[in-house]
Amino acid sequence: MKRLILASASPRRVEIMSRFNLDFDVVPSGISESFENSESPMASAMAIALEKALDIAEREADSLVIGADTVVYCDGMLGKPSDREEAFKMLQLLSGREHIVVTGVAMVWGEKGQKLVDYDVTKVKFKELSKEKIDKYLDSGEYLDKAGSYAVQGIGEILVDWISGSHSNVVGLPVALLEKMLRCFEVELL
Ligand SMILES: Cc1cn([C@H]2C[C@H](O)[C@@H](COP(=O)(O)OP(=O)(O)OP(=O)(O)O)O2)c(=O)[nH]c1=O
Repeated sequence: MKRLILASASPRRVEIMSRFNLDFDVVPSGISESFENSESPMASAMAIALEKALDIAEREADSLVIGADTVVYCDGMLGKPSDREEAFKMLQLLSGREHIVVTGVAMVWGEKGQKLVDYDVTKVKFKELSKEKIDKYLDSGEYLDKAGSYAVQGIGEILVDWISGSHSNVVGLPVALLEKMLRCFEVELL
């Protein structure tokens, strides 16, 4: 089997990949997110995922490189908050409403010149959140480094009314899509 590289610094993505019997290395890319307002969240997540994978594939031509990017979309794209104030505003915006979480996944195998890019979408509905509740959640510090300022896999689940679709997609790496895409390179997850 060819060498697999996960081009991500996200411990959530590493944990999801590690559930399966795969040998892979972690080589985080230096690419940071930048949103073009004209783009759809799907186009943006795929474009950034591809940038991350290409960044590493340039240096690791004989490997299959996987990049991913997660965005939360509610009236506009929500990335990671730069501070607590921005996180508060994001959670206030999400309160009582439905939004989507999109993860773009890119696979690049430089040696063969092959590229594959796709995305998954999960709907998430938030409960009505009081300012006090939002403040208490922010006290946990969990919002840092999370698109949309919450973590569904953590205490953040308490903010959520329901989710429809893949849970791992919200956490940062959709397992069903990962399996489908890896199959195109003759790599089986199980
Ligand atoms: C909505 C949500 C996001 N997130 C995380 C997933 C992603 O790690 C992060 C979004 O940031 P990303 O820019 O997608 O990824 P990253 O910077 O963490 O890692 P890298 O670019 O090196 O691959 O938000 C959760 O962990 N739980 C959630 O419920």
